[in-house]
Amino acid sequence: MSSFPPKSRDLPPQGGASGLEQNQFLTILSREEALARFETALFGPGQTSDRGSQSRSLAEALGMPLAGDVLAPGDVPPFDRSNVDGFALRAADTATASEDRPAVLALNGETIACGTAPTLAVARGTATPIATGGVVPRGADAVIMVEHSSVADDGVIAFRRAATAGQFIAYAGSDMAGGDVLLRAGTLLGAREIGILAGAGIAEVRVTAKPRVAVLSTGDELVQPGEPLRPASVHDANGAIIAAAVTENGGIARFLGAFPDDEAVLEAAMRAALIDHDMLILSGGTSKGAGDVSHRIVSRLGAPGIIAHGVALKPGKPLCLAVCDGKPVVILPGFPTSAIFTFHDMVAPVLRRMAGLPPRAENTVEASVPVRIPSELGRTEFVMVSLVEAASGLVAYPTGKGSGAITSFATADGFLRIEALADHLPAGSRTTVQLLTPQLRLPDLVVIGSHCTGLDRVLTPLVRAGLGVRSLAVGSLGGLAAARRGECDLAPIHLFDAQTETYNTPFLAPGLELVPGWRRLQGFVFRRDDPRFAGLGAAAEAVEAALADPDCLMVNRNQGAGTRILIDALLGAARPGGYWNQPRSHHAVAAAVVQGRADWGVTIRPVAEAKGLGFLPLAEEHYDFALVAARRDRPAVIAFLAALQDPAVRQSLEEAGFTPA
Ligand SMILES: Nc1nc2c(c(=O)[nH]1)N[C@H]1C(S)=C(S)[C@@H](COP(=O)(O)OP(=O)(O)OC[C@H]3O[C@@H](n4cnc5c(N)ncnc54)[C@H](O)[C@@H]3O)O[C@H]1N2
Ligand code: MOO
Repeated sequence: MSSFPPKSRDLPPQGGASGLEQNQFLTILSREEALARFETALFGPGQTSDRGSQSRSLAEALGMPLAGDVLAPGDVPPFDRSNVDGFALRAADTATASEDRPAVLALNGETIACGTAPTLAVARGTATPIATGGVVPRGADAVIMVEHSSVADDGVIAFRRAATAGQFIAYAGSDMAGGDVLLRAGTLLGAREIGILAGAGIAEVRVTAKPRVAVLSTGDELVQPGEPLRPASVHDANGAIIAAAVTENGGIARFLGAFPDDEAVLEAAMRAALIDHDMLILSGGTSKGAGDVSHRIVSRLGAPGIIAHGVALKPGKPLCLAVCDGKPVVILPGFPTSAIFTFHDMVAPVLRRMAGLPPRAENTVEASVPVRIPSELGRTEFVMVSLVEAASGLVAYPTGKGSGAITSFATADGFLRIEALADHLPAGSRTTVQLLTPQLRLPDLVVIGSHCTGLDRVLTPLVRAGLGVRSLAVGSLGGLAAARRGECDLAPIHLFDAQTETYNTPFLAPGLELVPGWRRLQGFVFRRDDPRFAGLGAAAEAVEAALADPDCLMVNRNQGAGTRILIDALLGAARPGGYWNQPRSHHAVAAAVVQGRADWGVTIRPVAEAKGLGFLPLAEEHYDFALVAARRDRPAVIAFLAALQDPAVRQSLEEAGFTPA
């Protein structure tokens, strides 16, 4: 929900207040304080939010958590049971038996099959035929397998080896003893647990009912996945991710859709949802600004109302936690990574408790940070990281796209924590990383540096062949630094040295070798229907035409980018409008031109073609790999180098508009 600028209906009614009035968070609580208050309001003395349990048949209980401990109602097996087909006897009667001098016992006049109770005791000097699973009769203390016996005569049987007392007997209660705790409260019932219950003779168990959780998104700009984007709209990521995370944490999620910034409509939807759900989770529109309506609605939904609005947490500052007549109501921040992170950190513990599940297991690893990580003073900051292995141990790379990005959380291995009183974490610090995945799989191949869509054409076949591949986009210089520290196998780079007028080689440090990658044609891009550039045959002419029109806006590139060096050479001393708009990627340049926020820029041909832009060639950029020589013999590196030479890969690169070196 775009809370700023506010809409006219959100303006205060009178008093000369401006529409830009801010709705400051009244008190910013620490993360720990906010969570403690939320849990007390839900589960503290006098609260009834610990919801009841229900009885379910075993089949219906699959996937549900047990509401209480389950005790074994009786012994399993319920009697001493033979584990083999053979003869029940007294071990002492066979003590001296051998091949030469077998022990000869009298056969008792019954055979114990499964399901028939014995009627005769085994007296000294006798044996009773018994089936696997049969009840060991009174008097017997061992069973000998039928293979080790022979019928000596009518009514007698010979044994050629001695039995030890207890052999082949499963004693009553040896599997489960009556009164034992079989399964503890909170255990999630899977096939194995259901087997234990069935074996113990239990047909129904009490499980905790899954909390029903209504999920809704707010914002005029939201379009559901599968629907085409309108101008200025974005796809609703939070709705799907929060609903899935609710399911993963024991709830039944119902996604109600994305609601526009209309207070009356939203309030009606929230009130309706609270009638038949146990919990309500919204995302968006909780930040500062008079246009944020959700928390105003929440404050009217029931007692005690808002528990925390504003938490000293990053991401997640605008989080709003409320309890309305016993039900938790949460407004997550709109930024997707903030939304999912605060869900896991502050909401999942409460949901799991309502669902009767134990707290999630926390797995941590120690790692060092390769770069200085700045942090906001006064907020506990959680930084999403990807882990790679160097000679010195694990290294945690910030995924670095910020709370507004969806992939920051989704592709991270875990996160590290920077305390509220620190304003940065120094490069080289050792720190604890909390894992987001139960099992950490370290990659076989690590590629850190500049990103290129062509890279996927090389890496995808390696992934299909079963290799774990990690590629981190940190730019050419960041990649070279990682390669020097031995944190990656290869660093993709495209750095132009103006002095030698060559690409990449002048930037290699000792221990690094250049592996040629491919060439990317850079060019002047423009909208095909722009008359200023119609019919022009060369980039230089197009730049001249652009500079001749004071209304013609450019989009530049960031300082340090190879493309920027080209642009500066084209412009000379000119500083046309748009010069200070300096995005960091080829895609951002193309998007600005396509959407008319700029009229021209410089980007690579594959991106220009994918976006349908006009393209006038300028220069070939070299996209190569700095290989860490010490890692050249690793199987995954050998596979990567082979893939670069693979005709199928080269053809695929060419199809995508690249020229393999
Ligand atoms: N002046 C200030 N501005 C902001 C502050 C602040 O303190 N002062 N806080 C920032 C922080 S921190 C966060 S986090 C965001 C969150 O703001 P809101 O919760 O009000 O979220 P919106 O404004 O509605 O949206 C923010 C952003 O996220 C996109 N969004 C929203 N919902 C979804 C969704 N379901 N799927 C995908 N993307 C979504 C939305 O389009 C916006 O781009 O505020 C900062 N601003
Ligand atoms: O607190 Mo916000 O959630 O940093 O992005």
